[in-house]
Amino acid sequence: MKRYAIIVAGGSGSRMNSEIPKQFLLLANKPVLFHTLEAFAAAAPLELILVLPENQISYWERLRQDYNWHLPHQVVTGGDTRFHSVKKGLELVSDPDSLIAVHDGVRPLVTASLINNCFEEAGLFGSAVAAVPLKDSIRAIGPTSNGPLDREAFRLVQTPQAFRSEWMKKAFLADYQPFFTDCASVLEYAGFDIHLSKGDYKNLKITTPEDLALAEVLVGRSEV
Ligand SMILES: Nc1ccn([C@@H]2O[C@H](COP(=O)(O)OP(=O)(O)OP(=O)(O)O)[C@@H](O)[C@H]2O)c(=O)n1
Ligand SMILES: C[C@](O)(CO)[C@H](O)COP(=O)(O)O
Repeated sequence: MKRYAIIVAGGSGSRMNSEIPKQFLLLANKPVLFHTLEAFAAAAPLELILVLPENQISYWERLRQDYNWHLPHQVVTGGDTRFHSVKKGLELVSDPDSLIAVHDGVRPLVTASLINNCFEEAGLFGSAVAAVPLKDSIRAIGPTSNGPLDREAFRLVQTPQAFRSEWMKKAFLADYQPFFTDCASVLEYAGFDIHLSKGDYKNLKITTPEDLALAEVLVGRSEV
Protein backbone atom coordinates (compact mmCIF):
# COMPACT_ATOMS: atom_id res chain seq x y z
CA MET A 1 0.00 0.00 0.00
CA LYS A 2 1.35 3.42 -0.91
CA ARG A 3 2.35 5.62 2.05
CA TYR A 4 2.04 9.36 2.47
CA ALA A 5 3.24 11.59 5.30
CA ILE A 6 1.57 14.93 5.90
CA ILE A 7 3.88 17.08 8.02
CA VAL A 8 1.87 19.93 9.49
CA ALA A 9 3.91 23.06 10.07
CA GLY A 10 1.30 25.70 9.31
CA GLY A 11 1.17 27.22 12.81
CA SER A 12 2.60 30.47 14.12
CA GLY A 13 4.14 29.07 17.32
CA SER A 14 2.67 31.70 19.64
CA ARG A 15 3.59 29.79 22.84
CA MET A 16 7.25 29.73 21.77
CA ASN A 17 7.47 33.53 21.86
CA SER A 18 10.02 33.56 19.08
CA GLU A 19 10.13 35.95 16.13
CA ILE A 20 10.95 33.06 13.79
CA PRO A 21 8.20 30.37 13.88
CA LYS A 22 9.47 27.43 15.94
CA GLN A 23 9.41 24.98 13.01
CA PHE A 24 12.30 26.96 11.46
CA LEU A 25 14.40 27.43 14.63
CA LEU A 26 17.76 25.68 14.71
CA LEU A 27 18.17 22.33 16.44
CA ALA A 28 21.68 20.85 16.28
CA ASN A 29 22.56 23.53 13.73
CA LYS A 30 19.76 22.94 11.27
CA PRO A 31 16.07 23.91 11.09
CA VAL A 32 13.69 21.78 13.16
CA LEU A 33 11.70 20.88 10.02
CA PHE A 34 14.75 19.39 8.28
CA HIS A 35 15.06 16.88 11.14
CA THR A 36 11.38 15.95 10.91
CA LEU A 37 11.31 15.51 7.13
CA GLU A 38 14.60 13.60 7.12
CA ALA A 39 13.25 11.19 9.75
CA PHE A 40 10.28 10.34 7.51
CA ALA A 41 12.38 10.07 4.36
CA ALA A 42 14.70 7.64 6.19
CA ALA A 43 11.86 5.50 7.53
CA ALA A 44 10.32 3.97 4.42
CA PRO A 45 9.47 4.83 0.82
CA LEU A 46 6.71 7.43 1.03
CA GLU A 47 5.47 10.69 -0.45
CA LEU A 48 6.15 13.71 1.75
CA ILE A 49 3.65 16.57 1.94
CA LEU A 50 4.65 19.65 3.93
CA VAL A 51 2.04 22.15 5.11
CA LEU A 52 3.39 25.67 5.72
CA PRO A 53 1.94 29.08 6.57
CA GLU A 54 1.37 31.05 3.37
CA ASN A 55 3.63 33.88 4.55
CA GLN A 56 6.54 31.49 5.25
CA ILE A 57 6.81 29.68 1.93
CA SER A 58 9.45 32.01 0.50
CA TYR A 59 11.39 31.78 3.79
CA TRP A 60 11.31 27.96 3.48
CA GLU A 61 12.62 28.15 -0.09
CA ARG A 62 15.44 30.42 1.07
CA LEU A 63 16.34 28.07 3.92
CA ARG A 64 16.51 25.12 1.53
CA GLN A 65 18.86 27.03 -0.74
CA ASP A 66 21.03 28.31 2.11
CA TYR A 67 21.49 24.78 3.47
CA ASN A 68 21.69 23.18 0.03
CA TRP A 69 18.91 20.86 1.18
CA HIS A 70 17.13 18.89 -1.53
CA LEU A 71 14.88 16.25 -0.01
CA PRO A 72 11.89 15.74 -2.39
CA HIS A 73 8.55 16.93 -0.98
CA GLN A 74 5.44 18.84 -1.98
CA VAL A 75 4.44 22.07 -0.26
CA VAL A 76 0.91 23.29 0.39
CA THR A 77 -0.31 26.31 2.34
CA GLY A 78 -2.00 25.70 5.69
CA GLY A 79 -5.24 26.94 7.20
CA ASP A 80 -6.43 28.75 10.32
CA THR A 81 -6.31 25.66 12.57
CA ARG A 82 -4.42 22.37 12.60
CA PHE A 83 -7.62 20.69 11.28
CA HIS A 84 -7.69 23.03 8.28
CA SER A 85 -3.98 22.51 7.65
CA VAL A 86 -4.34 18.71 7.64
CA LYS A 87 -7.30 19.09 5.26
CA LYS A 88 -5.13 21.11 2.87
CA GLY A 89 -2.43 18.42 2.98
CA LEU A 90 -5.03 15.72 2.30
CA GLU A 91 -5.93 17.39 -1.00
CA LEU A 92 -2.52 16.27 -2.32
CA VAL A 93 -3.16 12.60 -1.55
CA SER A 94 -4.17 11.16 -4.91
CA ASP A 95 -4.04 7.40 -4.26
CA PRO A 96 -7.49 6.29 -2.97
CA ASP A 97 -6.16 3.14 -1.29
CA SER A 98 -3.17 4.29 0.71
CA LEU A 99 -1.96 4.89 4.26
CA ILE A 100 -1.45 8.43 5.54
CA ALA A 101 0.59 9.42 8.59
CA VAL A 102 0.05 12.93 9.92
CA HIS A 103 2.89 14.32 12.03
CA ASP A 104 3.61 17.62 13.75
CA GLY A 105 6.52 19.38 12.05
CA VAL A 106 7.62 20.37 15.55
CA ARG A 107 8.23 16.78 16.70
CA PRO A 108 11.70 16.44 15.15
CA LEU A 109 12.93 13.55 17.32
CA VAL A 110 10.52 11.01 15.82
CA THR A 111 12.29 7.75 14.96
CA ALA A 112 12.06 5.46 11.94
CA SER A 113 10.80 2.63 14.13
CA LEU A 114 7.97 4.76 15.54
CA ILE A 115 6.96 5.89 12.04
CA ASN A 116 7.07 2.38 10.55
CA ASN A 117 5.21 0.88 13.49
CA CYS A 118 2.39 3.43 13.07
CA PHE A 119 2.13 2.67 9.35
CA GLU A 120 2.13 -1.09 9.98
CA GLU A 121 -0.53 -0.94 12.68
CA ALA A 122 -2.67 1.44 10.59
CA GLY A 123 -2.49 -1.17 7.82
CA LEU A 124 -3.85 -3.77 10.26
CA PHE A 125 -6.37 -1.72 12.25
CA GLY A 126 -7.21 1.25 10.02
CA SER A 127 -5.77 3.69 12.54
CA ALA A 128 -2.65 3.93 14.69
CA VAL A 129 -2.10 6.82 17.06
CA ALA A 130 1.14 7.07 19.04
CA ALA A 131 0.54 7.51 22.77
CA VAL A 132 2.45 7.14 26.04
CA PRO A 133 1.43 6.51 29.68
CA LEU A 134 1.49 9.44 32.10
CA LYS A 135 4.47 9.76 34.43
CA ASP A 136 2.98 12.39 36.74
CA SER A 137 -0.11 12.33 38.95
CA ILE A 138 -3.11 14.22 37.61
CA ARG A 139 -5.99 16.11 39.23
CA ALA A 140 -9.31 17.28 37.79
CA ILE A 141 -9.96 20.96 38.33
CA GLY A 142 -13.43 22.15 39.36
CA PRO A 143 -14.66 25.72 39.94
CA THR A 144 -13.89 25.60 43.69
CA SER A 145 -11.90 22.42 44.29
CA ASN A 146 -9.78 19.73 42.64
CA GLY A 147 -9.47 15.98 42.97
CA PRO A 148 -7.25 13.05 41.95
CA LEU A 149 -7.81 10.94 38.84
CA ASP A 150 -6.56 7.45 38.00
CA ARG A 151 -3.67 8.14 35.67
CA GLU A 152 -3.77 4.54 34.38
CA ALA A 153 -7.03 5.51 32.67
CA PHE A 154 -5.27 8.12 30.50
CA ARG A 155 -2.65 8.37 27.77
CA LEU A 156 -0.73 11.32 26.38
CA VAL A 157 -1.34 11.42 22.65
CA GLN A 158 1.46 12.15 20.19
CA THR A 159 1.95 12.04 16.46
CA PRO A 160 2.46 10.18 14.11
CA GLN A 161 -1.21 9.39 13.73
CA ALA A 162 -1.67 7.08 10.73
CA PHE A 163 -4.91 6.08 9.01
CA ARG A 164 -6.36 4.42 5.93
CA SER A 165 -6.71 7.23 3.37
CA GLU A 166 -10.34 6.35 2.77
CA TRP A 167 -11.12 6.89 6.50
CA MET A 168 -9.26 10.19 6.60
CA LYS A 169 -10.88 11.56 3.47
CA LYS A 170 -14.35 10.78 4.86
CA ALA A 171 -13.62 12.13 8.35
CA PHE A 172 -12.19 15.42 7.13
CA LEU A 173 -15.43 16.26 5.30
CA ALA A 174 -16.77 17.22 8.76
CA ASP A 175 -17.33 20.84 9.78
CA TYR A 176 -14.63 22.07 12.15
CA GLN A 177 -15.29 21.41 15.85
CA PRO A 178 -13.35 23.17 18.63
CA PHE A 179 -12.34 19.83 20.20
CA PHE A 180 -10.49 18.76 17.03
CA THR A 181 -7.03 19.04 18.63
CA ASP A 182 -5.61 16.17 16.57
CA CYS A 183 -6.59 13.79 13.76
CA ALA A 184 -7.74 11.06 16.16
CA SER A 185 -10.51 13.36 17.46
CA VAL A 186 -11.63 14.03 13.88
CA LEU A 187 -11.72 10.36 12.90
CA GLU A 188 -13.47 9.35 16.10
CA TYR A 189 -16.12 12.05 15.51
CA ALA A 190 -16.73 10.42 12.11
CA GLY A 191 -17.30 7.05 13.81
CA PHE A 192 -13.97 5.33 13.19
CA ASP A 193 -12.20 3.30 15.91
CA ILE A 194 -8.94 4.69 17.23
CA HIS A 195 -6.16 2.19 17.82
CA LEU A 196 -3.48 3.43 20.22
CA SER A 197 0.06 2.55 19.28
CA LYS A 198 3.21 2.64 21.43
CA GLY A 199 4.60 6.19 21.48
CA ASP A 200 8.00 7.41 22.59
CA TYR A 201 8.81 9.82 25.45
CA LYS A 202 11.64 11.29 23.34
CA ASN A 203 9.15 12.24 20.61
CA LEU A 204 8.50 15.58 22.27
CA LYS A 205 6.57 18.46 20.75
CA ILE A 206 8.46 21.71 20.69
CA THR A 207 5.86 24.03 22.16
CA THR A 208 7.66 26.31 24.64
CA PRO A 209 11.35 27.31 24.91
CA GLU A 210 12.34 24.59 27.38
CA ASP A 211 11.18 21.93 24.89
CA LEU A 212 13.78 23.15 22.40
CA ALA A 213 16.48 23.07 25.09
CA LEU A 214 15.51 19.49 25.94
CA ALA A 215 15.49 18.49 22.26
CA GLU A 216 19.07 19.84 21.95
CA VAL A 217 20.12 17.40 24.68
CA LEU A 218 18.28 14.43 23.18
CA VAL A 219 18.93 14.89 19.45
CA GLY A 220 21.12 12.14 18.02
CA ARG A 221 21.10 10.17 21.30
CA SER A 222 19.61 6.84 20.32
CA GLU A 223 20.86 5.19 23.56
CA VAL A 224 18.40 7.00 25.87
N1 LIG B 1 -3.10 26.37 11.74
C1 LIG B 1 -2.20 25.46 12.12
C2 LIG B 1 -1.84 25.29 13.48
C3 LIG B 1 -0.86 24.34 13.81
N2 LIG B 1 -0.28 23.62 12.82
C4 LIG B 1 0.81 22.69 13.15
O1 LIG B 1 0.40 21.72 14.09
C5 LIG B 1 1.52 21.32 14.88
C6 LIG B 1 1.15 21.31 16.38
O2 LIG B 1 0.65 22.59 16.73
P1 LIG B 1 1.27 23.56 17.82
O3 LIG B 1 2.41 22.96 18.53
O4 LIG B 1 0.13 24.10 18.61
O5 LIG B 1 1.88 24.72 16.89
P2 LIG B 1 1.43 26.21 16.76
O6 LIG B 1 -0.02 26.31 16.48
O7 LIG B 1 2.37 26.78 15.77
O8 LIG B 1 1.79 26.77 18.22
P3 LIG B 1 0.93 27.70 19.20
O9 LIG B 1 -0.32 26.91 19.51
O10 LIG B 1 1.81 27.91 20.36
O11 LIG B 1 0.65 28.97 18.44
C7 LIG B 1 2.66 22.29 14.59
O12 LIG B 1 3.64 21.63 13.82
C8 LIG B 1 1.99 23.41 13.85
O13 LIG B 1 2.82 24.06 12.90
C9 LIG B 1 -0.66 23.77 11.50
O14 LIG B 1 -0.13 23.09 10.62
N3 LIG B 1 -1.60 24.70 11.17
C1 LIG C 1 -1.54 16.68 17.66
C2 LIG C 1 -0.95 16.80 19.04
O1 LIG C 1 0.44 17.02 18.97
C3 LIG C 1 -1.17 15.51 19.78
O2 LIG C 1 -0.65 15.62 21.05
C4 LIG C 1 -1.56 17.94 19.81
O3 LIG C 1 -2.95 17.71 19.99
C5 LIG C 1 -1.33 19.30 19.20
O4 LIG C 1 -1.85 20.28 20.07
P1 LIG C 1 -1.50 21.80 19.89
O5 LIG C 1 -2.29 22.55 20.91
O6 LIG C 1 -1.90 22.12 18.47
O7 LIG C 1 -0.05 21.94 20.13
